Amino acid sequence: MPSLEEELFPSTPGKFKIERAHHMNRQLYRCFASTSTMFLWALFLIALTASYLSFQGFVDSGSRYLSASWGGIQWEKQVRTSAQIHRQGGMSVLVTGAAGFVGSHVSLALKRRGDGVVGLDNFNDYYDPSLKKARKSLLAKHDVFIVDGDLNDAKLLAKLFDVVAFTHVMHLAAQAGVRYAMENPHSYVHSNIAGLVTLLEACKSANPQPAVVWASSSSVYGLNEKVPFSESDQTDRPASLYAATKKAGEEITHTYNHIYGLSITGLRFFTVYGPWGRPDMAYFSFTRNILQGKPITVYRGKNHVDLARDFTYIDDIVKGCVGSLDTSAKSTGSGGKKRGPAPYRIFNLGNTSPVTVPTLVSILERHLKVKAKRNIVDMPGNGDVPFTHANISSARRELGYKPTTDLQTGLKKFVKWYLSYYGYNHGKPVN
Ligand SMILES: O=C(O)[C@H]1O[C@H](OP(=O)(O)OP(=O)(O)OC[C@H]2O[C@@H](n3ccc(=O)[nH]c3=O)[C@H](O)[C@@H]2O)[C@H](O)[C@@H](O)[C@H]1O
Repeated sequence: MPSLEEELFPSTPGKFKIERAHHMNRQLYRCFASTSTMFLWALFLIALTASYLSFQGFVDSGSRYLSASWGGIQWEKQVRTSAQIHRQGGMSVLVTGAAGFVGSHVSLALKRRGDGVVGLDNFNDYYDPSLKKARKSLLAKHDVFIVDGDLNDAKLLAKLFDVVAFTHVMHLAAQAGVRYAMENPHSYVHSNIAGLVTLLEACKSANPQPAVVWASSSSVYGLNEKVPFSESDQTDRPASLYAATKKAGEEITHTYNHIYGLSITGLRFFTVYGPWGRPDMAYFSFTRNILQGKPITVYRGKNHVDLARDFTYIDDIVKGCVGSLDTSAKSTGSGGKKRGPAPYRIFNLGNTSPVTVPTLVSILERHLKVKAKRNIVDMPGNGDVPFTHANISSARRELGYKPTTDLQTGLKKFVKWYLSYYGYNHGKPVN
């Protein structure tokens, strides 16, 4: 009996000819039999592939479900304990992006003074997640629990509001970075637009509704030239997709304030820096490169003008965030319905003293006691703006915000932390 392969591809054409002459009927029958066998095999393979694919789908969704690290009695207990208030008149705050730079600092500050804090973070790999894990461990030591989950997970958010009647939400989770938006535009839409809407939906449906304080950005001032930047200035000329999504966030939060009575405070942060900062930011990556003896790229503006930023130290930003939470009026809605007007506020949180990027590098050189290898290039058209400068009179008046750390002092603290965290050999093999 020939094998299936032999029937489909006869190896000796001559033999096939002879057999055809003598056994035409039998061959025809075989041919027919082989076609139907082929057909059956094809059907079998299709069925096998289909069942494999659906099994994979099942495995994927199953593993997603199984790997979801939230839910269960123990988890709820951790959330409740973390949210417990330990001071009179305290608040219970859901801090999104709690394993991030600003989020971890704000969470600690709130917990230290006796507020209840529950963190939420998806620990994505935009930058080294081990730094986020280290911040998580630091927070855990101070009894702040961070839920591992995504803003876009509406079920998780509903569950969190079910377990805890949060009085406030400090929304700091976002896709940050101005220039990365050209590489991965969709991550900005995912976090800064879709994630924001999912969060606001949960907030508007919560009973009681929390007051929401969230991170906008100085980048919304875009191509504006009038300085210092004031909250009442136009913000309709963003220079990057990042800025555009933050601007969109301001409009989106406004609609939730208008329709559902959510109390909203948007904070326009100006280039925040400090210990436990973001490795993607210039002061951080410059430090790493300078220590490793690698060159740094310093962008220069039109007509060889130095770029400048209103660099703002993290402790000052934390005070602005906490001040915003403390002065937030309550949301007015319930059951998804507005009962009266609620406040909608926007504040600049800057330092009001811009410093050029070359000066930033000189300060780092002094603190690190290492000379930088500067590679000066014209600013590429990748979303950057030439300067930022905040007018902070509104924040001063309404929040009691008063930045006290200049760049020289703040970078000294950053370098001290950096060296204690990474050592001098960060990224270099230790001989
Ligand atoms: O205030 C904000 O809303 C934003 O602040 C921050 O953006 P930026 O002000 O752009 O900070 P950062 O990247 O540190 O660049 C600083 C300076 O160094 C220059 N720069 C940068 C990189 C480089 O290789 N060379 C260089 O000269 C660069 O041209 C710039 O002049 C946050 O990242 C962002 O998430 C957002 O919060």
